[in-house]
Amino acid sequence: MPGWCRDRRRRWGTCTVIVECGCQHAIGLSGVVRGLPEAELLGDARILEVCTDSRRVRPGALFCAVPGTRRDGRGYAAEAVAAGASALLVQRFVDLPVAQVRVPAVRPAVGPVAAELHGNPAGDLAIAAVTGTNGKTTAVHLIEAALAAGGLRTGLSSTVESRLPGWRSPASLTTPDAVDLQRLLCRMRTAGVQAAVLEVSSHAIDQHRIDPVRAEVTVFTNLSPEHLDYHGTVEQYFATKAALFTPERCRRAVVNIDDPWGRRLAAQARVPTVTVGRSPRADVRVEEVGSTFDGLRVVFREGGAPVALTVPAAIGGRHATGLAAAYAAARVLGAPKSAAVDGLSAALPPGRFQRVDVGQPFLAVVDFAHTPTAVADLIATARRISRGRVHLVVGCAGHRDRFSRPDVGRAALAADTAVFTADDPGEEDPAEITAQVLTGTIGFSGGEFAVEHDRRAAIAAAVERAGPGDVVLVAGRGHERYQAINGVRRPFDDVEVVTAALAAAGWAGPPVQRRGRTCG
Ligand SMILES: CC(=O)N[C@H]1[C@@H](OP(=O)(O)OP(=O)(O)OC[C@H]2O[C@@H](n3ccc(=O)[nH]c3=O)[C@H](O)[C@@H]2O)O[C@H](CO)[C@@H](O)[C@@H]1O[C@H](C)C(=O)N[C@@H](C)C(=O)N[C@H](CCC(=O)O)C(=O)O
Ligand SMILES: Nc1ncnc2c1ncn2[C@@H]1O[C@H](COP(=O)(O)OP(=O)(O)OP(=O)(O)O)[C@@H](O)[C@H]1O
Repeated sequence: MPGWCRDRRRRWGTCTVIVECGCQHAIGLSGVVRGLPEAELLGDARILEVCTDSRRVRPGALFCAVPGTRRDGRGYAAEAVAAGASALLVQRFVDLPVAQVRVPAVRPAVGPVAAELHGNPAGDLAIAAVTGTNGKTTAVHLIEAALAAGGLRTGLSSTVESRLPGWRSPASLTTPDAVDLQRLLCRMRTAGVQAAVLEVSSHAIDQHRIDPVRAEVTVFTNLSPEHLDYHGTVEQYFATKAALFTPERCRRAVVNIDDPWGRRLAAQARVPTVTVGRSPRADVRVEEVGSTFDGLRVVFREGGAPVALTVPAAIGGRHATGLAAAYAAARVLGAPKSAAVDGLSAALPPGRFQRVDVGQPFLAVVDFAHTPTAVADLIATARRISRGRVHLVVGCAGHRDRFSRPDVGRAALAADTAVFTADDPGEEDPAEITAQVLTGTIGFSGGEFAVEHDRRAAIAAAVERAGPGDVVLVAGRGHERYQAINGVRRPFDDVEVVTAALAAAGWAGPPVQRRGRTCG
């Protein structure tokens, strides 16, 4: 029986296995590497899957020995062969009794070989890829909603989850690794998905997880210093993001030119670019923004015509450019104007300015803000809509962005009160993380602040302080439903904890609705 992967134009020889993505395939090693001009083959083998982790190798796998950020995958080649790998992708041939392919660099080759094995699923999907420091997840969910409203069968991959009609899976990374991404795209194609919206982190671009996908449109939200422990400098961080906006990676681009890095990106882009923002030069111009307790009303101008939409779930002007970018991307992919407007009016991902309402006379919000700019934006948004004081609960996660911790502390001073607490410390000492956050407050004046390492108690303290017209902001965890302390992961859901704190404080009312259950 000939193998097929929904794309019946391809014939891949004898079918021997059905893998998770729903496609059936087996392909010769020389076929898998046909897209790699510098590949040098030693022997041949039938490949059933591609794998970069010896611990996940199954019989018939091509094991790619990636020199990683911490370990060298070459050291695990023997283990992979013992587990049944039928071939190896390496930078130097190794003395093991299996077929091998030598390439100048393994990491950039992983995506192309996985894509080849799955019959290049990206080629059958209209792909939108979103990058930037803040607002990627939000934009991904908005674009998907706009495309779905336009009648397309859609899939998405974001920090929150990967999903397609009839299937969803929580995400562990912002962007899946190259093998998982190709498997996901294949699963989408098998399910008849027409358009896929992907969130792309700078790590993913640097680690070639997105290769060889060429998106129909890439979107840039904004840029501020983040992940400098990985990229070294903001210039390098920008250069990494900018690599997504090249003809090799996309056909067209949507760029927020209110952001200075966005202006630079639009100026250097080598692909047709739609600019968005409040700037009079923007192709999709944000003309009016009205933000109230009840939502956001935005008017864009695209060409001559105004486009008005009201988003009940969104609060805060910062979402206006995100909405404009999502609108522009959906339009680039062919969504009719009215459908794009309908879709955008419905969908924000969970944990992004998510209101928790049990009938209390103040606004309680759970938000994923964890970068200094996002925390500053969040407070500024709350300040604009609050009739009283703004109370913040914030901390920093362990094992990431150590350099930003003091800046998060400084940003928090813009709130009237702040409780510094544990975010997701992992194996790090929460007290030490908070001490680093607090160094940013030294020499600056601002609101009152306190330290409470127990996040539940910190949230309760903020709720206790709130009065009519105030805003309580619980920042950092958003949609996440766990907290790891001393390396032990326990369930912890900010929305549930805020709800409980409101109840304990004596506010009663109808139960909270989780936005995540209804979007998509
Ligand atoms: C620091 C980092 O980014 N690491 C990523 C990187 O791992 P790596 O290749 O450097 O791994 P390594 O530990 O050095 O090992 C090298 C190789 O040996 C293999 N190995 C290792 C051990 C073994 O027993 N057998 C074996 O075969 C590994 O599978 C790997 O292929 O490449 C892997 C495959 O793409 C990623 O899964 C992995 O993400 C780790 C899990 C991670 O936590 N990454 C975070 C920092 C990340 O990527 N975050 C971004 C966004 C963050 C944000 O915006 O907030 C994301 O996209 O999620
Ligand atoms: N267009 C935007 N511009 C600035 N901030 C935004 C925008 N959209 C959402 N935000 C805010 O930025 C924070 C992070 O949102 P979101 O999760 O969408 O970003 P992200 O880029 O996916 O983050 P991460 O890289 O951590 O996954 C939240 O506070 C959110 O409300």
